[in-house]
Amino acid sequence: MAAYPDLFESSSDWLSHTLTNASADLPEVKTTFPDGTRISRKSVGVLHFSPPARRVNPNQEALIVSAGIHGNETAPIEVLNALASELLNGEWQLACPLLLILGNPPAMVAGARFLDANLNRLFNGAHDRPEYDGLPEAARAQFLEEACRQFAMAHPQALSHYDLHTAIRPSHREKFALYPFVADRKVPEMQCDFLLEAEVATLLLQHKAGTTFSSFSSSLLGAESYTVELGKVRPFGENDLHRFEGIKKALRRRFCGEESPAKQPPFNHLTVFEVVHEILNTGKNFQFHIPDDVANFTEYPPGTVIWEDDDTCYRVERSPQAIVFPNRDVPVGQRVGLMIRPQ
Ligand SMILES: O=C(O)CCC(=O)N[C@@H](CCC(=O)O)C(=O)O
Ligand SMILES: [Zn+2]
Repeated sequence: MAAYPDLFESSSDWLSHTLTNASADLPEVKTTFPDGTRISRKSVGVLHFSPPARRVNPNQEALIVSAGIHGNETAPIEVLNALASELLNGEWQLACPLLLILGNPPAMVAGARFLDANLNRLFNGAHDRPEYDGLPEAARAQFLEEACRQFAMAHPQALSHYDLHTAIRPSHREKFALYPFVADRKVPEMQCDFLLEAEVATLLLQHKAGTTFSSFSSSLLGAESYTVELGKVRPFGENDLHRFEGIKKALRRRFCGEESPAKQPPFNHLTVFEVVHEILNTGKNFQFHIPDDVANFTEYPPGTVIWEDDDTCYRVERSPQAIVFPNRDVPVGQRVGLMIRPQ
């Protein structure tokens, strides 16, 4: 039986409640911890925690942490569930307002990246496009945007959003983060330190705004947002959770409002890349010349043809570029990969 039966009914924890009720339209449920922290289950997979006003919030911040935007990226889901259980079991006290999100419960049940449409292409209003009309994932994107908007309005502290993922391909750099594009923005030192604390030693700077969850929260809510890639996609039960201790410890420290620890080698230096080109499936006899099994951060020398179609031939120019997220299996108009180079 869960510690908070009002929140999770007969399920043992947040994750099992989310999987059991994945497609249910449950009403909001609210309860209060003995220490005065208010908790609301806004919908299946969405928990809003508000510590009492008297609680000191030393980092003066509010946090949104999401996982399971892609249903088969299970390790970050297990990490968030474990942190939620610790908090609900009273193992530590929450210092800051916190919104925890498991993004796509029906896809989590199916063990799939998504069911009808890739949820992480439906934010920043993209859910309103006619081609997504009536799809549950479009409704979920709209709901999550609204939940984040309300959270940001209720808690005007500095807002950070970490959207946790794992990658389809192996990677020469196992853990890396993406910083959504917002004009004239520079990554704050404190965020670099947090990424290193989480054992994420590589950062990619996006070159234009997109329709991802982190792009929405940074562009429209003014959050410091990051998509964080923590390893490789594996089914529930097959993750080596030791490899995710870094992010778990770093998030727990932020939730508790503690100071950032001193940097420890090898996580004392962030390597930064910039995105120079987003490869899109143009549909016009589009051909992608990268093999299916290539690892993220594989480098290509100048002159390599990466893709071509009826109108364009994209060739690496001047200095080497590396590929991230190669995936030819996407609908026309969607991303097939990113080309990056060191900053
Ligand atoms: O490994 C892959 O090809 C995809 C892993 C993943 O889901 N990545 C995110 C990145 C989002 C971003 O660009 O910020 C995605 O593709 O949605
Ligand atoms: Zn993902």
